Amino acid sequence: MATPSNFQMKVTEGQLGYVLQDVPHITDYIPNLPTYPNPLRSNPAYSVVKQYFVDMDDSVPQKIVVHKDTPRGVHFRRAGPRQKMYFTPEEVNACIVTCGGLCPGLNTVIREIVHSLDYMYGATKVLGIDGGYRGFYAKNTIPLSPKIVNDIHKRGGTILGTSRGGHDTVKIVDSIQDRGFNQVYIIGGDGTQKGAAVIYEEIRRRGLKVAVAGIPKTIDNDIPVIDRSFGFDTAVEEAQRAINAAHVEAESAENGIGVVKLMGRYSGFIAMYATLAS
Ligand SMILES: Nc1ncnc2c1ncn2[C@@H]1O[C@H](COP(=O)(O)OP(=O)(O)OP(=O)(O)O)[C@@H](O)[C@H]1O
Ligand SMILES: O=P(O)(O)OC[C@H]1O[C@](O)(CO)[C@@H](O)[C@@H]1O
Repeated sequence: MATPSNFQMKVTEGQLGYVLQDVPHITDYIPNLPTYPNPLRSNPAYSVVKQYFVDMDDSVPQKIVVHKDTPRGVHFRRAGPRQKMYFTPEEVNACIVTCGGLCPGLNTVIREIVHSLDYMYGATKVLGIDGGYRGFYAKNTIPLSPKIVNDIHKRGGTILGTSRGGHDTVKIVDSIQDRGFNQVYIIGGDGTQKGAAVIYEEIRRRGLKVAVAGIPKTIDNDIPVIDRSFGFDTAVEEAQRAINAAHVEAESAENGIGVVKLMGRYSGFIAMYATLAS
């Protein structure tokens, strides 16, 4: 479970101190890959929306406030739908895995991936990996279709199951190769994303046409460059209920004090938002 020795950050430098800390991409090792127009371009529901597609060169600054004379600083590649695609809908054979601790919204993310692939892109082959990374080689897969996932956002947890440990890169990529998966959606925290990075490196080493997409999961909302991480709002709502209950107890006793311990070991967003709101 280590970062691969040949792992190198993909950094591009531009004018005026512009630095792009980029994500690895399939075209880094398969150049001249054929592209296809995104089917959403001819879908009236999307094509009428101005600037629906994200430009290839769009990036998001790490720090919004800069001074006139300071370098433009670190940027990250902007996520979102592109005009060009690297897979035809018929070719897509996708899988989804959830790893690490639970977070509200995991089932919603699974549902959105399945619905988007099918309803928006016409890609119907999607399987779930049972029980986190080790499920790739130790368990069966779970069929996923729009009908199967239709109501899962109303349930807690993850319908795919999750786990810690069990990351064996070679076995995982063997399973991806054997099953013919070419899109791998990996939902999880920082450990999971480190795991996704080594999976990508092994896929790259084997020269496979497989896209790896990491979807960050953190209930703590501690990713500064995104507006809000999924599950955070639910955590704040639940935390308010605990604070309100503790408040009632504390008020009713002489010199009563209520103590509520909330999640967020290194970041106090849940504590701050819940306290302000209660
Ligand atoms: N450096 C690493 N290389 C490869 N795999 C890793 C690495 N770190 C963690 N993993 C794998 O990622 C999975 C999830 O990791 P972990 O238990 O650390 O949770 P997490 O993704 O950080 O989520 P949470 O924030 O809920 O703890 C585990 O299966 C673990 O084996
Ligand atoms: O169960 P443990 O080890 O205390 O971990 C809880 C920690 O995990 C998180 O829930 C998620 O990162 C933190 O907010 C929290 O402090």
